Amino acid sequence: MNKEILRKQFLAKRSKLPNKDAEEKSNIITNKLLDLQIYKNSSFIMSYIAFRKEVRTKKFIKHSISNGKRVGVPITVHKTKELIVSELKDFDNELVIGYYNILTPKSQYIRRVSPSIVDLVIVPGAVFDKDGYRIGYGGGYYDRFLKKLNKDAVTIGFAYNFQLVDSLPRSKYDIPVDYILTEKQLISCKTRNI
Ligand SMILES: Nc1nc2c(c(=O)[nH]1)N(C=O)[C@@H](CNc1ccc(C(=O)N[C@@H](CCC(=O)O)C(=O)O)cc1)CN2
Ligand SMILES: Nc1ncnc2c1ncn2[C@@H]1O[C@H](COP(=O)(O)OP(=O)(O)OP(=O)(O)O)[C@@H](O)[C@H]1O
Repeated sequence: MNKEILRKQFLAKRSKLPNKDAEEKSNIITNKLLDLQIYKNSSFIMSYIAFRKEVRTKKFIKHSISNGKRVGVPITVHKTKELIVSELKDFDNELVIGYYNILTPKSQYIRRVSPSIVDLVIVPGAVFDKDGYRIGYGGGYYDRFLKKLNKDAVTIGFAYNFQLVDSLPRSKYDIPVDYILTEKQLISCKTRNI
């Protein structure tokens, strides 16, 4: 099946998830993340800000900032399809609705940092396979971004368990995530690739 059909199919499936389930599953995923050694060891985390029915990230972002971690959020550069990392210090006061209806930093709160300081990235997606390959919204934003990371940065895809499949079509730009975290399991993708 091609990427476009899979993207549509999984976004449609996810859009049917009741808010209550999205919240419950997101809470489980958040708690699992906070328990991971990788999370505990991280000092600068880049996370998407959830919209629509994506796995929610607001709680863990706020928790992380309150507990002394640095957090960056993506700013989309529409023209080049690139992501800029902007450090967020106050979730409730520094964001405004931006492109695609996703919360983004207000201009006076844009604090650009280099992708090289990021040590953990939380990656969104419509569907993931067990080797960590993903299909997102189709902009190629994350594929362009992930290659700029420091080589020991860790990437974790956030998904509901129903967004997992055995294998997805791959193209030359695709960069798999290291782990996938769902409400049911933590998948280590690298060990599967050996
Ligand atoms: N929460 C969140 N933030 C994110 C992403 C994401 O997937 N989730 N992105 C991940 O890359 C980037 C934004 N990419 C996006 C690209 C397209 C659409 C979107 O709504 N597309 C329309 C179709 C638009 C068109 O074809 O012109 C749609 O799906 O209805 C949303 C986000 C950066 N920030
Ligand atoms: N590093 C790159 N350099 C140039 N083009 C790229 C790169 N990464 C992806 N692309 C192109 O961007 C387009 C969208 O890619 P793809 O379908 O993989 O997006 P996606 O992973 O679903 O989206 P996103 O990363 O925004 O969630 C494709 O045409 C792809 O060839």
